[in-house]
Amino acid sequence: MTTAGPAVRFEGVTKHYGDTAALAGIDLDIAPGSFVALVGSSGSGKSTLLKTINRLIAPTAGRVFIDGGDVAGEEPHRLRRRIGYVFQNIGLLPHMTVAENIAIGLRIDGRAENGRVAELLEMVDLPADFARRMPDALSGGQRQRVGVARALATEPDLMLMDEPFGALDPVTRDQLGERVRALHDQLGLTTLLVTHDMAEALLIADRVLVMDHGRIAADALPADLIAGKAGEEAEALVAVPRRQAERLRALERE
Ligand SMILES: Nc1ncnc2c1ncn2[C@@H]1O[C@H](COP(=O)(O)OP(=O)(O)OP(=O)(O)O)[C@@H](O)[C@H]1O
Repeated sequence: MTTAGPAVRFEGVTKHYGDTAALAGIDLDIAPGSFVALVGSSGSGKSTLLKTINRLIAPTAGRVFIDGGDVAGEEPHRLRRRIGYVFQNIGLLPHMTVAENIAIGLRIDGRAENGRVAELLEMVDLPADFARRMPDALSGGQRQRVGVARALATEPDLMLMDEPFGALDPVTRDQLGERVRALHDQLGLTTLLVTHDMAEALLIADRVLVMDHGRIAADALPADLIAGKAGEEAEALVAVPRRQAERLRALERE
């Protein structure tokens, strides 16, 4: 299970809604096995870009490839089975137990559960007896953990995460972020994470893409971003966590 996840390639990917260019011609290569964070202001096109990969959105023009295969040539449901997808307020089915929610993809595939739910609960650091709980008896953080377990159930090698930690308190957010990064490494995934939190992006990802008006405005390693080497749009976002870190260090010295 240590092989790297797939490569993802965008070629001239454009998405128009009327006069709005949600994506204004994206050319981008994501390396196999990398963990890439997408940041940028609200409406810059992050979610739209993610959804062109699992075909929740069809580009107006351009193509998306996974390991060289054009996603447009794949049957959407089959495609989505090999791609994990986690989003904010994960939409667990309220009348099903945690176990049933996690196993839903396996059931659709006609695959036996075979202890997989217990294994997945352990992966996301939830106690085994949570399997019998109903979603409304979980905290927000626990629900997101179940969402991650559900996304991993069918053993995808590509994970798309759209603000998965958005509604969580900072401590839970940090713990879950670390867990997701550890699972990425352990399972050999390729992961794309949309986040509004630049500090999270810097700490969790191998590479950070800054989106602005449907374009990639910066594409940099976290160390280069924090060193101010990634241009103006990136600098505006990275200035906040940098200043906070400096103020915290100053407090420590007081
Ligand atoms: N179904 C739609 N119909 C019309 N416009 C849309 C639709 N979906 C997205 N847009 C527009 O496309 C642009 C990009 O939206 P997108 O959701 O990708 O941004 P985002 O960067 O993910 O934003 P946020 O951080 O707020 O989630 C925005 O201007 C948005 O209003």
